[in-house]
Amino acid sequence: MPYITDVKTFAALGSGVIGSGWIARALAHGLDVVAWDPAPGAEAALRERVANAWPALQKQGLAPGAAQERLRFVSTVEECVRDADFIQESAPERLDLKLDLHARISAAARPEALIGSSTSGLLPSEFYADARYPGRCLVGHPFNPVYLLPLVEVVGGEKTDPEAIQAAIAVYRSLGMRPLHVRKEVPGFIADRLLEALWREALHLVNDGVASTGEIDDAIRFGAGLRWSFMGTFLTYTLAGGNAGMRHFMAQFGPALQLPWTYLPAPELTETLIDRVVEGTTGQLGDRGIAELERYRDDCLLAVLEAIRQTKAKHGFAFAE
Ligand SMILES: NC(=O)C1=CN([C@@H]2O[C@H](COP(=O)(O)OP(=O)(O)OC[C@H]3O[C@@H](n4cnc5c(N)ncnc54)[C@H](O)[C@@H]3O)[C@@H](O)[C@H]2O)C=CC1
Ligand SMILES: C[N+](C)(C)CC(=O)CC(=O)[O-]
Repeated sequence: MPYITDVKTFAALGSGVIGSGWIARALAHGLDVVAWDPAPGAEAALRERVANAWPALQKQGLAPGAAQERLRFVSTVEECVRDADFIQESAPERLDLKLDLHARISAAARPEALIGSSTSGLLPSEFYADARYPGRCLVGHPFNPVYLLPLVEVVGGEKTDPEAIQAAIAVYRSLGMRPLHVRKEVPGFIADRLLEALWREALHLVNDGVASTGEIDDAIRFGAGLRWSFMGTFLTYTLAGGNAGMRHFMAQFGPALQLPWTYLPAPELTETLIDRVVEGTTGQLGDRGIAELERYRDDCLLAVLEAIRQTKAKHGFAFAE
């Protein structure tokens, strides 16, 4: 099946945090975007979110013809996907909802249009079970903010055509992203397995009264967080082994994996723990609103991305390496 990779019209279903991020990215790349979301007031909220993202996208550089006005909001799933070249679903993370929605999307869409889901970790074999032409159905799991962060995990289900995976990788690349093909369909894929492990330990630290939410965030952003933006854990730890590299690192720190530094089961989300996390993060927000902090985050990300791009180039690396 020749899947469409020369995308001119991008359809987005669900326009919350992630859907609006996809829409902003697609608009910035000069595409026409058709969006649908069933919530009352969704169109106004979406246009506000896109406008808040636009200054960062302008700084990064817009494609010729890119404009917020090329977004059209429609009132049915069918109208949204009928003429689309590529479809991205970003509806709530519920298996039953995604199952129904994909039956409708795939019945109305052109058979050669690829369908991606933003799910953070549900299995495509399950929620595409009732899809028509399931060979073109896959996961494209992005990271928030979708319009700036390059990573997208691409995951196929049992019925996904390998050609569709390659076609989706080409489309995501054309949107300026760095696709990572997750070759085995597992819950949580790769990145969220890692993020959830960190998040679980952070919640234990709050629950046990070891640290506040702000202190835990400081422990990340002034340390490992800085090096993670250009070097992952495996290469970082290879350097931590000195000239003897990873073998020495394993010999020295491997035994620590048996020490009780980690709590594998997730803590119970009691009201007390939820309150402690919400109060902690409310204190961290201070007087600043979410939209203001999103602009601050976007400026920081742009600065980091540009610094990494320039430094990699100086050392002979391409940005995507
Ligand atoms: N928030 C995050 O950090 C990330 C979320 N994701 C994934 O993206 C998807 C969407 O998550 P968010 O944008 O965070 O949620 P959200 O709650 O911000 O947005 C979900 C949107 O879907 C709409 N919606 C409700 N019923 C719907 C339906 N039947 N069909 C289409 N849309 C419907 C809601 O009105 C809402 O606007 C989920 O699958 C989630 O796992 C992926 C990466 C990161
Ligand atoms: C919390 N989350 C599981 C929805 C996070 C993601 O899926 C990726 C991200 O942006 O952190």
